[in-house]
Amino acid sequence: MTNFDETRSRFQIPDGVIYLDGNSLGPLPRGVQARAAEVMQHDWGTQLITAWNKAGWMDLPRRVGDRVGGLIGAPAGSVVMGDTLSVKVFQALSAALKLSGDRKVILSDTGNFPSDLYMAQGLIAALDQGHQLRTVAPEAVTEALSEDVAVLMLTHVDYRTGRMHDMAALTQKAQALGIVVIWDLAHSAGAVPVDLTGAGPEFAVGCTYKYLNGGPGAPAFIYVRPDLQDTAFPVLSGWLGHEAPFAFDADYRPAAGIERMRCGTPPVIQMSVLDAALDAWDGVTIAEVRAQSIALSQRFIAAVEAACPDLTLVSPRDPLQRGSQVSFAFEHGYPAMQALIARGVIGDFRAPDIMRFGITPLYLSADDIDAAAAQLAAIVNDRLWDSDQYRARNAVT
Ligand SMILES: Cc1ncc(COP(=O)(O)O)c(C=O)c1O
Ligand SMILES: Nc1c(O)cccc1C(=O)C[C@H](N)C(=O)O
Repeated sequence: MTNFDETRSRFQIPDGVIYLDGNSLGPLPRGVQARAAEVMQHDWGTQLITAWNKAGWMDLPRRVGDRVGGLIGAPAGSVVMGDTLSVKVFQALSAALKLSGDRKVILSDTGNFPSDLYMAQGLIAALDQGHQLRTVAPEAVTEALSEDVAVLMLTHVDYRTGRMHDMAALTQKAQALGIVVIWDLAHSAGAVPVDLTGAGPEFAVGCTYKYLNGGPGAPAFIYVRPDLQDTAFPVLSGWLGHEAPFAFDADYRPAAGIERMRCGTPPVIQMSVLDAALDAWDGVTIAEVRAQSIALSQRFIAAVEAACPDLTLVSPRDPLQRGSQVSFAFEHGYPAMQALIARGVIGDFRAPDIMRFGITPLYLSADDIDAAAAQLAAIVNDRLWDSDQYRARNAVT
C-alpha cells in the first residue's frame, strides 16, 4: 500500500508552500536534476553524436511512451512521445479525419481547452474541404452524436471545472454511429484511472507537465489503437516517422506501428527529465492515488463550503464525475488567488471567476488541505484580497 508521506519526499516543494497547481505544472521530482546533469555531462558531454545509440536517445520516445502508456491503460508499443500537446491534437485529428470518409463535422464541447479548438480550426482552414467544428455544452455531447459527425474530439477532464466525461460510454456510442474518437488526457494522465484498451478510442493525446511532473515544455504523447497503427495516416510526415530514416530516401514511407507518429528530433534532455520524473510513480498505483485524491477533494470542498459562503463550487459534487481538481467561482477570484499565492498557497485562476485547486496526493497531505482552506477562508472573509497589490494582472496566470 502506498505511503503518501513517503511519496511526498520524492518531490522538491519549497518550505512554506502548499502546492495546489499540479494540474497546470507539476513540481520538481527529486532525482530529475541529477539525471539531467548526467545526460548533459556524460551522454552529450563525453559521447557526443554517438549517444544517439550508446545512450539510447533514439529509443527514448518509445521507451518513455511505454511508461506513460502504463498509466493510461495502453499496451506497450501504442504510445509515443514528442512535440507539444497542441501538435499532437493536430496530428490525431488529421489522422482521424482521414479515417472518417466523407463526413465533415468535428464535434467537441464548449469546455474544451482553446488550443484544441484552435488546432481544429487551423486544420479545417488548411484542408479547405468544407469541414466544420461543432461545439456543444459538455452535458449535451451524448445527444449531439449523430451520423453526420466524423470525429468526436473531447478533453476528458475539463480544465476549468474538473468535470469528467464518461469515456467508455461516449466512445461506445460514438463508434456505434461510425464516429472516430479522440480523447485529450491532459488533465487525466496521472490524475485519474484511464483504461484506453477497455474504452477503445481510436486516438488519445496528452501532456506530461501536469500530473506527470515532466517539467515546463515536457513532451506530449499520442496513443493510436493497435489495430490502426499501420493504417493511421501521419500528416506530420517527418523523417523520424519514416520507415527507414537513415536511408534518406526522397519519398516518405510511414514506419510500421506507433513510430510513424514521431516527427522530428526528440528533445532528449527534456524527455530524459520526464523519464526520471516518472520514477515518482514507482510502487504507486493510480487506483490508490485516485482514492486519496477523492478523500482530499471531499475534505477541501467541505472545509471551504463551511467557511466561505461567498464561494460557489463549480466542479461536480459527485467525485465520480470529477477529475483531480476542485474549482470554485468567486467574484473576486483573481485578487483572492493572488493573495493566497502571496501566503504560500499556490492555486490558479481561470477567467472569468474560477479559482482552481489541483489535488495531487503524491505530495499533498490532509494537513495541507486544512491549512489551504483556512488561508482561503481568511482571505475571503476578511477581504484580504481587497488591495491594489493583488489586482494587477500578471502575464501568466
Ligand atoms: C486540454 C489541453 N489541451 C491542450 C493544451 C495545450 O498544450 P500545449 O501548450 O502543450 O500545446 C493544454 C494546456 O495547456 C490543455 O490543458
Ligand atoms: N502549458 C502552460 C504554459 O506553458 C503556461 C501556463 C499554463 C500552461 C497550462 O498548461 C495551462 C493549462 N493547460 C490549463 O489547464 O489551464
